[in-house]
Amino acid sequence: MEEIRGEKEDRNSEAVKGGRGNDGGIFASCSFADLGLHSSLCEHLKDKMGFQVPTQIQAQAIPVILSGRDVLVNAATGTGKTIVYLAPIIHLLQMRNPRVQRSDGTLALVLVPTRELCMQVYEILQKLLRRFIWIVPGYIMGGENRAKEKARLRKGISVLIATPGRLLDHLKNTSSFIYTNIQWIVYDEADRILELGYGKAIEEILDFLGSRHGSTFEQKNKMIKPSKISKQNLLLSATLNDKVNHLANISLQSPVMIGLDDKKVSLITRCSSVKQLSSLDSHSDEGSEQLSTLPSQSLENYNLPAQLIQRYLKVPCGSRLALLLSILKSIFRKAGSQKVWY
Ligand SMILES: Nc1ncnc2c1ncn2[C@@H]1O[C@H](COP(=O)(O)OP(=O)(O)OP(=O)(O)O)[C@@H](O)[C@H]1O
Repeated sequence: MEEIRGEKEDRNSEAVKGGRGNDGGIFASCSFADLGLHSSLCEHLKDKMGFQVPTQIQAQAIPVILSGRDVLVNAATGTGKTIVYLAPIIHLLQMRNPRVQRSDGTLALVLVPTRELCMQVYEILQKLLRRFIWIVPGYIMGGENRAKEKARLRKGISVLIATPGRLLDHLKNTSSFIYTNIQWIVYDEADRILELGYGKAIEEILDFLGSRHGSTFEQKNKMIKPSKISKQNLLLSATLNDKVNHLANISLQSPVMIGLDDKKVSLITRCSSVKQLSSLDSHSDEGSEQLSTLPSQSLENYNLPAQLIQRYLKVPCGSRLALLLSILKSIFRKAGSQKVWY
């Protein structure tokens, strides 16, 4: 695990230091304080963690998250996504009056795909919380001792990092786990969470937490009383695909999209404007009949050209290339002078 973490840390530092970014630079020309973060947190980021200025993605996302909106962040790995969500959550938690107490249970939940990322996020969280010692960090993840995790959950963990399977286990079996006060749900590396086959677990977690939009779970499961606290949901993903889009649709409400170029906005628009037949669980493709909509500020002014005709076909993975070639061939045969642009 150490080795993997070390590798990742090197790769990340290189990306941040290397100054990669859409406009040629990864750092923003403002300070953390300009983003609205508490002065003590800004000092800590600068003096103790060595972060002089925010990265571009941090500068774009942090003010939006502080405003309380749901957010979908699309950014490559190593662009500083962990601070994107941890800094505003800590800012908002430390402002609470009366102060956060362990007896409040979990207030912020961060879902991650792997043990390695779980530990990596936990370490950053621990560092960030050094000045706010009344906010308790913690983690639960597959492969760890359940009894010890239960004891930690009983005492109260304010900001909890979790892998989906183990979280679901505790939601079902740990009665002393107070999750009804959760106010933030973060999906870090959502694409990897879904790639690793946690789609079904995530849907169950959303139902447990009463966070799935349009859920009928409450009626079906009268025993579970989800909290009425309104939640802020933050989804971060390096790649966008139908499954990530489906998760965004069932978990985010009127999200602000950050880090999406026009091409990706159009992908989201396209995915959202067709009847969404895929569910998060790859085995249940025939599942949801819910019409997907992903309203967003950035999409409001986006119109598809009137002459554009969109059709889609469900094709087994292995036949995709052959089918694409045969469609292209038939288009060229019908209209010899026409060109197809991608
Ligand atoms: N504002 C900043 N200034 C300097 N370094 C930063 C800043 N923000 C984050 N970093 C560093 O950049 C590296 C990448 O950050 P982080 O792990 O949050 O990125 P990420 O986008 O979440 O990457 P991944 O998706 O691989 O987890 C880390 O080593 C982190 O300490």
